Amino acid sequence: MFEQITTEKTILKIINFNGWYDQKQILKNINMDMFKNKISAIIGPSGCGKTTLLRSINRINDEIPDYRASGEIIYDGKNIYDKDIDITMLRKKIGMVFQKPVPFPMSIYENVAFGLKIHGLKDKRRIDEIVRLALKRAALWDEVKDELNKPARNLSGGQQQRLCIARALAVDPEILLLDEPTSALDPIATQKIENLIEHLSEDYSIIIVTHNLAQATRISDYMYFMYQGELIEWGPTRNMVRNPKKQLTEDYLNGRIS
Ligand SMILES: Nc1ncnc2c1ncn2[C@@H]1O[C@H](COP(=O)(O)OP(=O)(O)OP(=O)(O)O)[C@@H](O)[C@H]1O
Repeated sequence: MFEQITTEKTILKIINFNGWYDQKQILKNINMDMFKNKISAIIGPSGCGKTTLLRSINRINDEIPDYRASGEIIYDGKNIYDKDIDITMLRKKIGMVFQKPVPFPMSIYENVAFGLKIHGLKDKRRIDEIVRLALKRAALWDEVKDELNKPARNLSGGQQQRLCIARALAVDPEILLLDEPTSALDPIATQKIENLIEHLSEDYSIIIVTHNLAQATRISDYMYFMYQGELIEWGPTRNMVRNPKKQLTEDYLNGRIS
């Protein structure tokens, strides 16, 4: 249905993908490509399946007992739904940041080092270095460098969200999934995260779910518009905003459906 419209490097290919909670089909034959070092925004009205799709990309939705999926998501030459996929490795390469920042009840340092220890890294100096780099990349280092041993819960909401981004970055992902990462934040903290996301796309491929159309338009390179479980249209953000091909997309972009 959609042609390859770019020469960008494809990082993820979703093919005939369906998802159900119990008997109810939520994702309906989704086909889309996502691209390396680009910001891809999944948009659409509440309940259209954005979060379910995002959570299917690193198989975290497998943890919901009633959830079932069919179809393929090709990453690094393999279908991530193949039986022999190592889920821990998959989630290392495809990290996720959730809507509400949820730091673990431990220090700032321990939060960022957590995943490294799970993956078996023991060298303290190496861990220190990675923690520092991850906090720098998440634009948090300057604010926390003198209080790394303080509880992460003392940070502001925006700082906590950047800490969660640092935690995801520490294990060296290739793709970052962001589920409404600014919806719990004030405008200034939101602006900082948006700037950070744009900066991070130089090194990572970012897939963001947002109900904030202005945000998607501001920061994304590609937009994917979903409606009632179907992917209606996708393409470069500028083209889609200026010249949507489907009436439904136009109606959504103009605020006629919400
Ligand atoms: N754990 C679950 N069990 C059953 N149904 C669910 C579950 N999670 C979500 N749903 C349903 O699946 C549909 C899609 O939900 P999803 O959260 O993916 O949509 P969304 O587009 O991200 O919505 P929003 O913008 O409101 O977050 C909704 O009808 C929702 O009620």
